[in-house]
Amino acid sequence: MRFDIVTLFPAIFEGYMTQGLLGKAIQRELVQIHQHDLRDWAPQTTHKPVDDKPFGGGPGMLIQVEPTVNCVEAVEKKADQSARRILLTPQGKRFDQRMAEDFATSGRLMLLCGRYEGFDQRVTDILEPEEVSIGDFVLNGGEVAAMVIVDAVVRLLPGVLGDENSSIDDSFSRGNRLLEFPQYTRPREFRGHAVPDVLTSGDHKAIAAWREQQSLQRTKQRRSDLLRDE
Ligand SMILES: Nc1cc(-c2cccs2)n[nH]1
Repeated sequence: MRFDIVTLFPAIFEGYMTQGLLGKAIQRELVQIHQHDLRDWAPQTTHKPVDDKPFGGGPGMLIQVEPTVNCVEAVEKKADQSARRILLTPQGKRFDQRMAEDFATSGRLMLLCGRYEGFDQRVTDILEPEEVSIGDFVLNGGEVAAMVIVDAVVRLLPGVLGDENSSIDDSFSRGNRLLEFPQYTRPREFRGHAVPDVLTSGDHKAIAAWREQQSLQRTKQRRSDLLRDE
């Protein structure tokens, strides 16, 4: 799978792409991530502006349509298949595990990261991206939102999580609407807090029943909305 990230701050992604699961997935060539600096598409002037004041007045600046559309079209011309275009914005459809599973089936995703007050409307009108929000809060830029999407999608790609770390039991995974049960490892007791006996009983049926009950109880306590019919 390939991600193309269009951004004013490509350096933001450097450390992120070399660490942990994502770093290993890139090394194993299970995923490619390419950053594209919007400033490379700015008018050939000394200070390379890619933003400007909104017509009609109002606070802040907008990213101009010309560098953005030219950048996206140039990136797409490099590859034989057009990428699925995602624009990160607080005004978008809420990202969730189901959307992550859908994105994981796409060969290529292009993530458009805005800054300032966002993109000129013509970017959306011309590129017709899917507008996606990672939550009802406002970030300073789309880059963090893009990392959230990359993180949630890459772990679902075949071969990224070893069999022993399958995502199948994760909260929200593949239609799972219960929060995950509590998890324990060694030591068996720490500061008076012991591992529940059932987990060391060897009785797999009882363990499964305990985990189901814990998931249901935790979901009722924390996210009863997940138990309501859609
Ligand atoms: N969910 C979400 C997205 C964003 C931004 C995307 C681009 C600039 S701010 N904030 N919150």
